[in-house]
Amino acid sequence: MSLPGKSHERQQEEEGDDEDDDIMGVSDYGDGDSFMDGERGSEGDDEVLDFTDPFSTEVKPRILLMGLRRSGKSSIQKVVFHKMSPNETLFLESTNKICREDVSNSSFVNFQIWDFPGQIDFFDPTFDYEMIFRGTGALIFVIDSQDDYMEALARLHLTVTSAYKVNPDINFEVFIHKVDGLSDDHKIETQRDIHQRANDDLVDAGLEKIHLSFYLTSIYDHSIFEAFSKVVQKLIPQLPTLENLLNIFISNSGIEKVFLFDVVSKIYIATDSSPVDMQTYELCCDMIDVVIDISCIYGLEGAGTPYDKESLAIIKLNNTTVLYLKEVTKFLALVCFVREESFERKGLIDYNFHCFRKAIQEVFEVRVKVLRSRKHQSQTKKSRRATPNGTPGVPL
Ligand SMILES: Nc1nc2c(ncn2[C@@H]2O[C@H](COP(=O)(O)OP(=O)(O)OP(=O)(O)O)[C@@H](O)[C@H]2O)c(=O)[nH]1
Repeated sequence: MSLPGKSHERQQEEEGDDEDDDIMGVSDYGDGDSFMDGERGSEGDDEVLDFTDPFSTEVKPRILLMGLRRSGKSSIQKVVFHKMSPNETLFLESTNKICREDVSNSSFVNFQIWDFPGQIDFFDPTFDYEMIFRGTGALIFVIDSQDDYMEALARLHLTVTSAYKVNPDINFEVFIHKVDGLSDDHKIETQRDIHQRANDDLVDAGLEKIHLSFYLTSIYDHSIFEAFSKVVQKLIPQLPTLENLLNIFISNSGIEKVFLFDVVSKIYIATDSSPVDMQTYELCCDMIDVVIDISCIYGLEGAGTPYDKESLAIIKLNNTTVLYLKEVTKFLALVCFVREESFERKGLIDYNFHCFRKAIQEVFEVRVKVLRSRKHQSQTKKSRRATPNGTPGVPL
């Protein structure tokens, strides 16, 4: 396995010139040696997509996490975003007031956790729920499946209907949580029952157009990461384009399966269109853990970060499969499943990866440009507005 330190390959890449690159197919590739190890290069540092740019908050999905007391909200947040081990969540203290926490500094995923104890009143004038729901993309409501869920269902109904009135575009996601304590039959029965009751309540209120999505989750396996991945994916407007790019990338490189990961959370924000197998996903998560852990222990120099643009790793499994991880942006990594014989053409994969990386930056840049021009337009409009004495304002 290559450690995620400064690689010779990367230096070669930076020297390359690559203005008119297109993804190459196996048939285009010739004898397989001429472009070994990405000699065709990659873009310079200044072109690397910077998600810390103020405009880029617009490409990040914003999510609220709500639910009754002790349903598992803080645990979900700690396990998914702070690498806390599930057993440690047993010692988390309960939150007594509304508690808001932003998870946005080190990840592609930008969301707020709202810990709502059961007694909070949506009709309380001091509680500005309109402000909360207006800028929200998804609302995750966590229900403890090991507890009596009737009160949770009533709270879900109130939350969803209040949110929908303010912002009908919110995606409503229900996590039927702590299912590790249920048998397989019981899981399905609980999901069916919750689904039925929640939708009946909406029909009774004449709000059948509200769509609720349900997920069975637990912090003791990867189901919480998978569910979060699906929630986040729905909020990424560029998803069809990303999927398309990944499809082109794998079909031209002889790759079996590929995931685009948010490294900090291990949420996959896109994959190719072949079905996702849970074990494959788990292996990718484990690989990211290994890379970050090894990098933290042995790879850090000075004030460096465990994941940077030189990060890459190759792990050969004993079943003729190779796992290949490469950095895409500050927050995102690509993890590929490649057969050993296809990995012999690593140069092709690297070259196509470079094209993919460039395309992905262009996809996000388009949105940033649109947002910039909108902001510029609204500023110009404001400055052109008539002044109090009736004369038109002079644009600055
Ligand atoms: N078995 C099981 N227990 C879980 C799971 N997720 C959380 N828990 C446990 O549920 C308890 C409550 O979790 P918290 O994360 O504190 O719940 P919360 O919703 O943040 O609670 P408040 O802060 O009171 O609103 C803890 O003891 C967790 O260990 C899960 O997936 N399975």
